[in-house]
Amino acid sequence: MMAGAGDEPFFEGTEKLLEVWFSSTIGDDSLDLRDIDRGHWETLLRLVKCTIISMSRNESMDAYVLSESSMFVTKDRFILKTCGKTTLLLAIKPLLEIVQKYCGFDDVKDVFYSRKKFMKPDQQDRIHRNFEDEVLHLEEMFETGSAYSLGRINRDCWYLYTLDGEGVTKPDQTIELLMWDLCRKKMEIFTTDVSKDGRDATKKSGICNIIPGVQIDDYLFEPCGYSMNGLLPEGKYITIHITPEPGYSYVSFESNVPQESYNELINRVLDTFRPGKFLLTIFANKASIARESHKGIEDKRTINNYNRQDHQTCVFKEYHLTYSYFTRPVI
Ligand SMILES: C[S@+](CC[C@H](N)C(=O)[O-])C[C@H]1O[C@@H](n2cnc3c(N)ncnc32)[C@H](O)[C@@H]1O
Repeated sequence: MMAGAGDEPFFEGTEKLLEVWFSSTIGDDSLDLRDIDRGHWETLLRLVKCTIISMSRNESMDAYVLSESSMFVTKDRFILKTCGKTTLLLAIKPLLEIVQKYCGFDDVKDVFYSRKKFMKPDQQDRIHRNFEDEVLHLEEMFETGSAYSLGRINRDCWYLYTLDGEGVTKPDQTIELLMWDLCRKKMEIFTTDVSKDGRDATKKSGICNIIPGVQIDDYLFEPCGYSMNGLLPEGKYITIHITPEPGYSYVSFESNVPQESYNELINRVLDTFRPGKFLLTIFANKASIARESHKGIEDKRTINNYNRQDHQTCVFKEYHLTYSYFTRPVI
């Protein structure tokens, strides 16, 4: 599992992230993605080449820790985040079929497919090796989407595909911090040499203090690696995935908690993991209390001891998107 295609051990922590919002053209409010049997999700995940390790739920969401990252199912929103050599895009067609057949939603309100540039794209399955091919695949399924690249295409950059229509109008926001070149000492916590299980690693690392009060489902891989889902009321979540191996260490933090400013949360995440580099994205739509949060980032040439290398903003119909890339000076 941990070996790459060559002799060098390698694991691609960088995730592919898919978020799909469903709706009913006849306005049927009784429909709920959580009514779909687990067996159908398992069939879908087999195509993606990952499996369910653990499941947790609250009144508004079912959350799954996967062998390669996470899946979240709420009433009308489906999120699948997978790393390694998984083939996430192969899930989209069956997802649309399963949802229509076993749940009844007959329309897709919005789609977000995003990922950072892979560390080793050549080790990916053919359909994921480059973004242009991923977009061709998405265009086979959706009639009106647009694809974007933010950041430096000759260095680290981030790709997004989203639909052109009106999209989600109820409050919605997502913050992601994608971090690499992480502090070795911190990363040792996410090995079975140092921590006895997921819970122990969550406590030792301070992950439990990033957003207090979350219902945590955590998992420590053998001999190393860590994944957690944290649930909050009203469909809010956090999810953290860690590849601690030196040489290709990678951590992702994602959450949809609404905040007017994300500055404190960003500082807490950076303190917890101490990356050498990180990429920040914040989506917030017009109805979200986070809609002005980009202003708190815009003026920041530095965060903690990190220097900003790139900053871009995009204004879509409903959403405002901030992209920022920071590095720590090498001492
Ligand atoms: C699934 S976890 C978290 C992945 C996540 N996308 C990240 O941010 O890196 C991946 C880490 O667990 C380790 N690992 C150990 N056993 C694994 C397994 N059976 N499947 C996937 N990863 C495993 C990998 O080497 C890697 O360090």
